[in-house]
Amino acid sequence: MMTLQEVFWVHKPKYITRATVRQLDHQLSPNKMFVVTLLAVIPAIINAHPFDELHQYVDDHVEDYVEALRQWVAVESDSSDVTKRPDLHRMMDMTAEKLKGMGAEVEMVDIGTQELPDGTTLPLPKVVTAQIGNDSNKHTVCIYGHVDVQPAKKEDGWATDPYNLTDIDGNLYGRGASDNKAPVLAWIHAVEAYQALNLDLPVNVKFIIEGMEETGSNGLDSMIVAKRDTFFSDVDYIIISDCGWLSRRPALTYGTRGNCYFFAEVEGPKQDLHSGVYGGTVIEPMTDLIGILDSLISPSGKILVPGIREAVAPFSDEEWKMYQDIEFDVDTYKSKIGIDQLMYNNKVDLLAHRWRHPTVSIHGIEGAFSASGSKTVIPAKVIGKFSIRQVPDMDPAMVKKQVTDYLHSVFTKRKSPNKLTVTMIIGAKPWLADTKHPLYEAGIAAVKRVFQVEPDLIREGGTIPIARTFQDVTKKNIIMLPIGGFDDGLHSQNEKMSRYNYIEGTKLFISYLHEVAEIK
Ligand SMILES: NCC(=O)N[C@@H](Cc1c[nH]cn1)C(=O)O
Ligand SMILES: [Zn+2]
Ligand SMILES: [Zn+2]
Repeated sequence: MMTLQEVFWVHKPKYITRATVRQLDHQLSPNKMFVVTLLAVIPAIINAHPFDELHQYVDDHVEDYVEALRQWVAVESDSSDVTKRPDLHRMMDMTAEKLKGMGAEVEMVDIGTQELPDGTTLPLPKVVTAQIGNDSNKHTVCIYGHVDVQPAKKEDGWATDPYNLTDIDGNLYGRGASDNKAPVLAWIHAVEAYQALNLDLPVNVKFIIEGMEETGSNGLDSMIVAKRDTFFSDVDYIIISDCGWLSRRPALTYGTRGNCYFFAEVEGPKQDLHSGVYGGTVIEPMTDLIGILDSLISPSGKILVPGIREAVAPFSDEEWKMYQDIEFDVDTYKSKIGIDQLMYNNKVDLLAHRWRHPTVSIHGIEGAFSASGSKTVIPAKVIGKFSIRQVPDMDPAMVKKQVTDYLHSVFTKRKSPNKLTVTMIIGAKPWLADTKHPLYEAGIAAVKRVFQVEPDLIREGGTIPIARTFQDVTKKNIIMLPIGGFDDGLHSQNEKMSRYNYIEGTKLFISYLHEVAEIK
């Protein structure tokens, strides 16, 4: 008859924790009914949930995790505002310290400088890389995330101070809470839980955390190319948790759109003019700009730039069927964003236009009068900012040419004396994964264990600029494993992360590390 310790090793130790066996062994060995009891407990041990201890550890540390998020959200790490660059550097330092605190081998990688529109340069935030574990018998995963945020001001319409994490009804409100500070922390806490319980990490874990994602991941592409044969040489899989679920059902994400972001500058008189004194005599830059912006897209959403729609990969029957099976309620979607009428009324069309068709969005006009009140100015120079989300098989280089040529041709027809300059400042490609890859099977298993449901397989309308670079340069397989809620309000007022998603998401990551270790 085997001892219980021997049973432990024979029956796949990965399914049961060492501590559980030690405890049972201690309790049972003096018992004369040892054999009978042993036979009775074997099925229970083998079927025991392997992560109870880890999950309990997470549940016991919820307030610590919320406090960690509070400290990170308090840093205004807005990568688009150069005046906030010291905060962004501080955020990267805090990230590095947190990883060092758990014994990781941390490096802060200098990725150079950023050139500003006025020709001056500014240091980019360093990229934090870290490594925990170096066992050649284990798989190595690399977790990517970002700790920069979109701009936010209370006066934009936030109900609370965006940089003071505020807990209301189980939701943690703050800029960057969901995008992407809580998910990065959740990964760190998942690894910490294994360490705290003295459990062997199932895989080696690397981190790559950047501070410029929200402005297009400046400088990161070249760092990845430079580190392809060093940092990435032993990486097997890349995991990204910078997206959200589509509904209350957990999801795995297998595609993102890319983004081409344009500045269209129209320059006229040498200074702003009084519209009463000069109006009617000068051809106004703003009128020109509005005219060319209006030529980009029809009221029903048809992109008017020649060649763009023709490049889009056809929507297959298989995709149509997949979309049909996804949990998504059109009315909930409408009510969440506060509108009665959408461009499309049915689920499949809506999802398709959200994920796998390009779209034009007009974001703002620099130099335009935008304050409250009624200034009667003719702005001398205005810069229209718009972007076109990219899908397979669009190519940013081609889109740049198509848009630039088209806007110039529209502008020429206006016979304006003003000067138009079109610049593409971001050209991020879309990313698409193979959902048949074992990384996705592992994701399904981990979701089932933590949430007791099958995840939806979804795409993301937003962009993670570096995803495609990871794929093209490192040739590694990537999975996106979101924990953000469908209603987190990314980039918007009142962004939040629910306690539920943050905490259960941490458990999901714990399970996922285990599932990845099982990939043959
Ligand atoms: N959470 C991902 C995200 O919000 N990404 C940004 C990145 C971007 C794209 N173009 C400029 N920034 C997004 O807007 O999708
Ligand atoms: Zn993000
Ligand atoms: Zn974002």
